[in-house]
Amino acid sequence: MATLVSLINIVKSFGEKGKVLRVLDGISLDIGEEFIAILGPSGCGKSTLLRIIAGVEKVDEGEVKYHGSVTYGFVFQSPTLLPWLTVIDNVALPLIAKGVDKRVAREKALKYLSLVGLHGFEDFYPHELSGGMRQRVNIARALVVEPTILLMDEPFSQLDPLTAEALRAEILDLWLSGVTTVRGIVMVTHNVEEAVLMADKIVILTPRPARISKIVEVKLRRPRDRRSKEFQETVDLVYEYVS
Ligand SMILES: Nc1ncnc2c1ncn2[C@@H]1O[C@H](COP(=O)(O)OP(=O)(O)OP(=O)(O)O)[C@@H](O)[C@H]1O
Repeated sequence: MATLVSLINIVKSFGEKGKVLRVLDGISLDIGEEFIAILGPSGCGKSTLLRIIAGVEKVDEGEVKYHGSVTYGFVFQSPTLLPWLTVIDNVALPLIAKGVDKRVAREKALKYLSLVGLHGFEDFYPHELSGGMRQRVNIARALVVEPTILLMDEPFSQLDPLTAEALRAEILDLWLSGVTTVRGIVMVTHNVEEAVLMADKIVILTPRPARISKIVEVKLRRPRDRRSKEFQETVDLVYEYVS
């Protein structure tokens, strides 16, 4: 499996009220063509780690090494759509910001809106959509830049359980079917079951300053059955490491 990005001994601190807050304390991780879930206690530095992978946050020590050209799409916890733009214009925005011709940008936006099941909703405004539909728009907007790696920060935590479960399955289908450009996914989550359902590799972090305490490889065949004995055993194993 090709490695896309290597994190090498990453150290990161923030200054807070005159004190130095050490957040990441020597994180080394290879990100390949796989689904990685990052699991860790509140405030340990998970979102900071995602921003470092994306190159939008600088490291104090260590190195983020990109193997070839790697681009990112970002999906946040709650949709960050512009309320005065229609769905299609929200999705096209990252392309237009990069200078892509408006017509081409809107065509691409339409393609990705269809892929996330929102064909026909392109002229709606965000407030006319349900929470789940808004998160689909967010996903389309992350995909429209045709990223190599999709970074997701608790993307399902604000959704009702049924919508969340449907979107989890759809994200996996989109990725596994190869209809998008995404080769690897890194998802921050608090949810052990979600990590076992989706990931190939679960990276468990310690409380701040975060170090990697354990990496669990999940070898269960997809689609995974939450009710199976193997699934429950893996969930139990991960709970043992996080508690
Ligand atoms: N730009 C910043 N300036 C100062 N402190 C920051 C900054 N970004 C993050 N922090 C601090 O770094 C720590 C880690 O934050 P981060 O958001 O990465 O944690 P997290 O594990 O994602 O948290 P949660 O699980 O609650 O979402 C927190 O104490 C936070 O207050």
